[in-house]
Amino acid sequence: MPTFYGVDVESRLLLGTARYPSPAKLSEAVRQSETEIVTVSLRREAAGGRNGGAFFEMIRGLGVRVLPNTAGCHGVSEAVLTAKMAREVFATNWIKLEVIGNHDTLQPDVFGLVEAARILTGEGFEVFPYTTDDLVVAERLVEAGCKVLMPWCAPIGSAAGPLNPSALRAIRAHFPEVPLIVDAGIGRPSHATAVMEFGFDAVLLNTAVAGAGDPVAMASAFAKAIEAGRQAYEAGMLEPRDMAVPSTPVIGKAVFA
Ligand SMILES: CC(=O)[C@@H](O)[C@H](O)COP(=O)(O)O
Repeated sequence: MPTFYGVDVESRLLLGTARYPSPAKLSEAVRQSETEIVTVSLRREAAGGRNGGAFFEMIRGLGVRVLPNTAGCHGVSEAVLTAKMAREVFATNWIKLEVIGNHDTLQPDVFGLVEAARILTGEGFEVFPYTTDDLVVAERLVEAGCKVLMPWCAPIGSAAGPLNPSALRAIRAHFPEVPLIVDAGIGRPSHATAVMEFGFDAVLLNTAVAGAGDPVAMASAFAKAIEAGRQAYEAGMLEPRDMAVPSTPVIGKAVFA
């Protein structure tokens, strides 16, 4: 059972709430996924004259824990301000911290991320930083007070799956005690299974479910895939070998005259 900032959860799937075809599909996808944590963008939902209030009310009604996020923030002060708004709207110290550094790749500005993480942890926030798979940046984030890390496996919305498995495995090996959530870039249930087999504690995804032909069925497929990956990790998998190993015993060979 993973623990994030002292909160135990059963489900290892965290779900985004953007881009669903309808609020009804979103609610049903959340239910089918059995997730206990959803992430909500303060900026996206309150921007452009949209009625953020009604959306936030609907999210509160889902009966799951909310992890507000700073998606769409491109600078430290904007991210910090958005985090403070989120704390008021959702009455939580949790914040998924995004400081975007590039419009095309939506990759994190890791320098700004570390700075914003330091400011926010200093103000009592419990920060879930959306970061790259860079080990040194991960170390800096832990030094800045982050007790959970969220490395990407590919750019947001790309559905590309784990692009750099060895970097993800290295982060896992380097931080055995830090809860690690793969965030962004998962496209298929098999991608989620793969990163869970690396030993990650959980997966956060949005586009692969919201953009699926049937988001509700896909939410359920992801829940099963994540559980299977974790079960396999805990069961102890074989390492791949170059040479064959007979899978049937050779004792008592048949003798052909
Ligand atoms: C919803 C959210 O927080 C996204 O910014 C997140 O990073 C998920 O990425 P995908 O949409 O690629 O799953």
